[in-house]
Amino acid sequence: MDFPSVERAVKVYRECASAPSLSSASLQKTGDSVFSVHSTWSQRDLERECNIKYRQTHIVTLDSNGQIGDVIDPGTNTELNSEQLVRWSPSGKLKAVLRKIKDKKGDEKQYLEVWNNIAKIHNINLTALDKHGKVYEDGEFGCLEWSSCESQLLYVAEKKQPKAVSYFDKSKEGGSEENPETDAKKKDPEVKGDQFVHRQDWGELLVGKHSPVPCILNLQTGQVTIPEGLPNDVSVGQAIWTPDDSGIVFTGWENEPYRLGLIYCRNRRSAIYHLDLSSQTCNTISITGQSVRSPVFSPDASKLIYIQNSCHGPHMQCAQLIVYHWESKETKVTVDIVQRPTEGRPFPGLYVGRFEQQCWLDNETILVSTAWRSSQTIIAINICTGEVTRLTNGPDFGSWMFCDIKQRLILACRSSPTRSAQLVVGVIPQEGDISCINWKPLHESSVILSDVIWSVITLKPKTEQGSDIDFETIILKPKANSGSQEKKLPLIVWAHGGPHSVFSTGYLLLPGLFCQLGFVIACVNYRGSIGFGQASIDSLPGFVGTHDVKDVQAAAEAVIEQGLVDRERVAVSGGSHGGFLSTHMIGQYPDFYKACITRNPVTNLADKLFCGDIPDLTMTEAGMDFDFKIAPSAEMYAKMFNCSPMAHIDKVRAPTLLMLGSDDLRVPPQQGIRYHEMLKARGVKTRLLMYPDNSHPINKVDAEADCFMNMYTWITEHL
Ligand SMILES: CSCC[C@H](NC=O)C(=O)N[C@@H](Cc1ccccc1)C(=O)O
Repeated sequence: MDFPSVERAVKVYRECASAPSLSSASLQKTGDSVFSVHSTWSQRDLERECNIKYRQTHIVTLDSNGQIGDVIDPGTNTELNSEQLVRWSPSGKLKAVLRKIKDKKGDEKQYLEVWNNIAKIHNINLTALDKHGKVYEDGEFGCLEWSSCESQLLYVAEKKQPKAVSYFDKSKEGGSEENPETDAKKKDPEVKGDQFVHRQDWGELLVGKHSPVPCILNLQTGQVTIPEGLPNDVSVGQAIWTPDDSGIVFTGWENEPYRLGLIYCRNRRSAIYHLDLSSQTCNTISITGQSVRSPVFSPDASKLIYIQNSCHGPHMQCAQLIVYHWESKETKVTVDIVQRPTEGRPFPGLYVGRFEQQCWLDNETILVSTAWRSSQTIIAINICTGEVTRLTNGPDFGSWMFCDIKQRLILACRSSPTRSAQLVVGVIPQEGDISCINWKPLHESSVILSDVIWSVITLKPKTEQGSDIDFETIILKPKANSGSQEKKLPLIVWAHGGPHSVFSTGYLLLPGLFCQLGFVIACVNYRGSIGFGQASIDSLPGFVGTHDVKDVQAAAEAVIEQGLVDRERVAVSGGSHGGFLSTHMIGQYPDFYKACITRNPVTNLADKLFCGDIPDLTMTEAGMDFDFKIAPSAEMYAKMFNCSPMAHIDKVRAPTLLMLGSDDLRVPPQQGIRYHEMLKARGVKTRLLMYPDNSHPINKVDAEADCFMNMYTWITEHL
């Protein structure tokens, strides 16, 4: 087949990859019926080979009926690459900024700034204060919270460790027992012999993050204090003030017996804590033996909500919404786990990482984004009754993300497989059906794939365990050919990673790109994906390599049966567990798939048990209960090997491209390297790309672009 040229592929990549992705968006009330929308975006810059960050501001007015009036785009884009965290104060009059700057010597310094509407009024060099290590800005632990009196800022940073010195450091000699007064002059304690103690961190994408502690900056004094009374062996994150500023509430993850990788793993043993700053007493609010996260107070400070799910089993699960009554300490599960949604009760349960801090419509209703089958959806939850109302379900935009709410003005971001992110505002009706929202865009999507059409099909597995659980596939087709019979198109079958994650009907860069270049794309949400009920998730562990493989194959055959695809030109793609699946497909269906492209694939679970930062996922997905002592038997190794792609290596014929991140701690590169070598030793065409300074996602701008071009040339060469 004559595929579009490499030059065309480069052009299409430049266009589609230029779509900015939303990092954050907030509403500030700036007048009686005037609101400003501040949004920060991340955009690939292929020339500078980096992701640039910039801020946009829009003005939204409400008319006399409280409906959206004008939307004004003053066209103010400001690049802001040094900002790490930004938080507006409760009054909206002040803005706190955590900034990372390199000094003249090239050393990184972190500053906490406070701006009013005229200028910077506080500027604290946190690094120079030397009270703690790096401030955390990540999505797991990070936080930056104003006290209600707007005189203090709360954040988390690496705990300061005693300086480790050598027993043979001459500059330390003489100041010991003979001259104790010399020691007394030392400001910080020093420890001899600890220079090379292994300090385990929280793994992939959290390297060097070992022991975060809460830190309080007093803006009047410019001093930072680390509160006393913290629980031992707990990593602190997501800290917030109690409504009267008398204490802090935070999520604490257990460090012992050892840490397991935290990112993408919402099953780490943790608790919600309340530390009273004056008495320095710390109490746990949540029940023990769970995985909890994202504490948020109600506007009237009467209730605290947080998310809870089991700390055993799958890494992503259907969660519970817990309400804790602050005065009575009564705890209630207000939204429970959903095993099997039904036509009558379609709500599939809660699949949420963190609440937005401003998620309250009123003291009884919160707004949340959650996976709802193959769509990301905004729902309203009545936390007294547990009633769930779906606020977004339009046919044009597949996926929505809740951003902020002020009074009844809601700010959201929506996209689809053919439209990049678009900020919208709407007013939630005071009476009647709150889902009747008249959404108004603040701007147009920057990328619209007008020659692509998308749809979602539902599939039912063949008769087997878990066969009462359906699954979905998102299909992208070139518009020019849709429905036409004369020209059969090549197909790429895509499997997501996790395995407990999901393809959402939001902007999908790579599928959209390949569809623009003439491919039909099938993004398979196989059984075990989140958003379909807990029973679907639980149906996969112990059946990886069979159920997920059969679902991917069923999806591929269903698309072929639609008549648009040339069944002799089918490729398979996927990363991580999606790579596990794509290498399984070419092993189990060696004549069906004519090419394979995979990123950081899991190829041998047995090998993986003792490498990588989450050995528990390996055991869980192989159908075994994880134990920190991990005492594998020969039978366990056999079971893990037999459900792995490596068990099918002798059957593989498909030319296979592997793309590996040299710094990947989640799926170590050896998994891909060994598979590549096994193919070479069997004369199967294969190519391995190793991207230095890239981790599990391989998302550095230059590496990502190079991956795409190599994927394109590999597939077009072999289909
Ligand atoms: C033993 S590693 C298993 C694969 C890995 N699972 C968790 O990290 C994986 O598939 N990673 C996904 C990322 C992801 C995982 C879960 C939820 C969302 C995303 C990948 O890299 O695609």
